[in-house]
Amino acid sequence: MAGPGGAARTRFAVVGGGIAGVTCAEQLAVEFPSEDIFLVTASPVIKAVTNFKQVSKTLEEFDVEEQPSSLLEQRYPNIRVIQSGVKQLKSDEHKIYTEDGKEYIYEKLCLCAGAKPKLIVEGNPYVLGIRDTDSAQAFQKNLAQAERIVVVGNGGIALELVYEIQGCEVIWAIKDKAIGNTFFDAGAAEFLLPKLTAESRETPIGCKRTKYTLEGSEEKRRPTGASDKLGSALGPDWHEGLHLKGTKEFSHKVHIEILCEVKKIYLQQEFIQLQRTSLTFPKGERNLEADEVLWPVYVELTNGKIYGCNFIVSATGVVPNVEPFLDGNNMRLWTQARQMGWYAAKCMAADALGESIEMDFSFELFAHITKFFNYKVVVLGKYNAQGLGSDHELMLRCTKGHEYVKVVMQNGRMMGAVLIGETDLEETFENLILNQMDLSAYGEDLLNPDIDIEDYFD
Ligand SMILES: Cc1cc2nc3c(=O)[nH]c(=O)nc-3n(C[C@H](O)[C@H](O)[C@H](O)COP(=O)(O)OP(=O)(O)OC[C@H]3O[C@@H](n4cnc5c(N)ncnc54)[C@H](O)[C@@H]3O)c2cc1C
Ligand SMILES: NC(=O)C1=CN([C@@H]2O[C@H](COP(=O)(O)OP(=O)(O)OC[C@H]3O[C@@H](n4cnc5c(N)ncnc54)[C@H](OP(=O)(O)O)[C@@H]3O)[C@@H](O)[C@H]2O)C=CC1
Repeated sequence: MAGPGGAARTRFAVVGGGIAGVTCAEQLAVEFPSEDIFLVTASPVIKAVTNFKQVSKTLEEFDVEEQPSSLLEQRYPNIRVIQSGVKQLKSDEHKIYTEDGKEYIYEKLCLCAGAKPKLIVEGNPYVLGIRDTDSAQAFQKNLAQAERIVVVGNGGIALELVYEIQGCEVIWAIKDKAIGNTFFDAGAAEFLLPKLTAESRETPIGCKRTKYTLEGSEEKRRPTGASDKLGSALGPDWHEGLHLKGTKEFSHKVHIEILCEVKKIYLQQEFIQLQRTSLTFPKGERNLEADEVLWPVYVELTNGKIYGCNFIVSATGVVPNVEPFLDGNNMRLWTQARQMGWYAAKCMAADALGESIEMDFSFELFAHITKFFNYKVVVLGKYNAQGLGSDHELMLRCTKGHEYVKVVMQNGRMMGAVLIGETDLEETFENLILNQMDLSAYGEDLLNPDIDIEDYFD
């Protein structure tokens, strides 16, 4: 429907064609079949959740497919996808302005614009981030020519990359003492490390999600370099369709530099110049190869070491895509994106109908299921004792190469857990965290492998 000045008018508008935005639009379309829902997105394809499976009360698994927006409109005839970036929001006038010069008036708006990589330096062509299909393709292309890369960051992307990359030396610079600080403690890191340092990798455990389909989007990708379009975030199994291989014959070679950050990045000419002109440069310990081979770029770490490499991957987190419209929070994970999109739609619907809404169950407990180094990984609740201070205990069970189980206890109650491997404990532990049962009487037996814990608490 047209509004004043030719602006199209809708009761519900959603910005963003990622998991959050699409889930929100779908839910609104179901709740209000006679309303037109506007989904405004900068990306030419949308992300659709398929094969949704509730693993336990809070853990969910699903496939994600990139699809042309026409498929979404076919499934939900009252969704209208507008492919254009939002350049301005005037919330007091309930208006959004898009890059193609159009404007839309809404009654209720949900912003699900996702995030972009928070790079260690902006505008350096040798520093790459990975977020969407274009940036992953650009990374693959550069890797195909590379002998050595430096990966900075210690979270999800870095963990996946250092494990997957073949035929290219990887210098992994982390500011922590142990790997994977965003998901694991030092114990879990220790458990995982042998998998990383092994020369070869075993066959991946069954891929639980379909690979990305990029119907219709192939021709839109630029041959080199990442596009500046705001694409949707990749997600689980994103690298399965990519050939992550460098120029070398060896399988895997990862060197970890701990407790350091990037101090400075030098382009080749800068590096040569500094070596010639400065008596004091570079200080500290250096790796020998920096002297013998010329690299396109050099990374000086805060521990004094300098590594030459073909390029740097900055896997250092994300910042919300809120420019140009506002500040706000960022969705960090795929499941959270789906839950938040769904819940936002529920809130918009309840408000529009003058009804009240209760907090959704999924927000009671943080729950994430994923895969690192070919192990199933489940994290629940305060899995790293977040916010518990020193007043907590850890209980551990570990069988090298098989499983790692850690639970966080406080006052006899289970607060969180990390489960690596096929432990089969997620549902029981999720219940114990949710119901806050006093487990003091069970003591160490809680993790005794000879006791079938499920029978205890069913
Ligand atoms: C490499 C990688 C691996 C990952 N692996 C996992 C994993 O294993 N498990 C997991 O749970 N999560 C994973 N994640 C995180 C997960 O993919 C994201 O948290 C989730 O997809 C975010 O969804 P979203 O809808 O909030 O945002 P996005 O998918 O980023 O979508 C944002 C949408 O907004 C649009 N947009 C942006 N700005 C504008 C604008 N101005 N106007 C209009 N539209 C705009 C974009 O085009 C896009 O369609 C991974 C992320 C990456 C990058
Ligand atoms: N399997 C999964 O579940 C996966 C999930 N993802 C998600 O995708 C998103 C992007 O992934 P990613 O980029 O890895 O982000 P993450 O937030 O997972 O990790 C960022 C890492 O970079 C570190 N860091 C931040 N700034 C610097 C800096 N200046 N120098 C050195 N290190 C720094 C952080 O340390 P600190 O925490 O101390 O700030 C952290 O270790 C995240 O939301 C992530 O959860 C991605 C891949 C796989």
